[in-house]
Amino acid sequence: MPDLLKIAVNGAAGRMGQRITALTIADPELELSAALEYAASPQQGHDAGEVCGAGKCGVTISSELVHRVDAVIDFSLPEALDSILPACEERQIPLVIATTGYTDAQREQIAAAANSTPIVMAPSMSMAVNLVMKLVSDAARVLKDNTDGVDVEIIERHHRFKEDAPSGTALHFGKLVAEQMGQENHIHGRSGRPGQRPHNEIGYHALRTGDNVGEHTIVFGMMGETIDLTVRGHTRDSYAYGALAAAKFVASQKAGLYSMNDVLGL
Ligand SMILES: NC(=O)C1=CN([C@@H]2O[C@H](COP(=O)(O)OP(=O)(O)OC[C@H]3O[C@@H](n4cnc5c(N)ncnc54)[C@H](O)[C@@H]3O)[C@@H](O)[C@H]2O)C=CC1
Ligand SMILES: O=C(O)C1=N[C@H](C(=O)O)C[C@H](O)C1
Repeated sequence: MPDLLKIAVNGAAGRMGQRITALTIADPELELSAALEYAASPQQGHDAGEVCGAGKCGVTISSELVHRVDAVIDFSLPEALDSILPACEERQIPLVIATTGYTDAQREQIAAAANSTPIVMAPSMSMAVNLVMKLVSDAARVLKDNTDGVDVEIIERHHRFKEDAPSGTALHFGKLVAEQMGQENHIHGRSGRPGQRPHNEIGYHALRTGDNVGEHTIVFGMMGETIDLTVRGHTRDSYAYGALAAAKFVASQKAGLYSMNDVLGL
């Protein structure tokens, strides 16, 4: 029987961390080796399986990565980067980064760490979202020379607990569109009297309601017709299964920065 891949979950008591923990315990190819939370978390010392509702698993929540693992999966907060990235970089532990909301400086820090250890980083681990990213990129390429112009707006909906806005996924959709169409202005909502809409603009609109696990609509508005490309998550498992696939992928890669396109072969 092949060895089980040893997984550490960073942010283990969070909404995503709990699903990653539960699905790791349930996966016959994986072994939960560590469940990490910030040092002052009230969940410290609790059994990670009990915290996520999977039943006692014998791994207690702790704040330091002590044992060697085959991959770390991080769903935490941008502020938590320094508690996990240096350890993975120094010990060459493969890392899956799913957290969003990083600063440019933090992104550079991650890219530098990828010179020493393999890292998969993606604002969405969902297969459906990553496929729609391809479709959006294709649509933008085809529409870029439309004679009367194309107005691109990105609408996203997430749960009321989400702390960053717009979502990392919405920002990535905007980047993909701008790479094809060249928009330089990226604006967030509109109010007052901004005047007529310039073509050289992408508008982002972030809704925060209830327990929505994530929806994105990319609008290509033209004279006479509109294309809306929408992708909706139904449960957090759409992200969690993608993150487990990313962990299995990254565990056998050389140092470098990888995306979900590499994981999913898109
Ligand atoms: N790439 C993707 O597919 C997805 C990304 N996300 C992103 O993942 C992140 C987490 O989302 P949620 O689980 O909803 O948030 P959450 O707030 O429920 O969970 C975050 C967890 O990180 C913990 N944490 C804070 N500081 C820490 C530290 N220093 N070390 C270890 N753990 C620490 C918190 O205590 C909390 O339990 C967000 O940035 C979100 O945007 C969420 C869903 C999908
Ligand atoms: O916070 C969330 O929930 C999500 N965050 C990610 C993002 O910011 O894009 C991915 C997903 O949309 C859910």
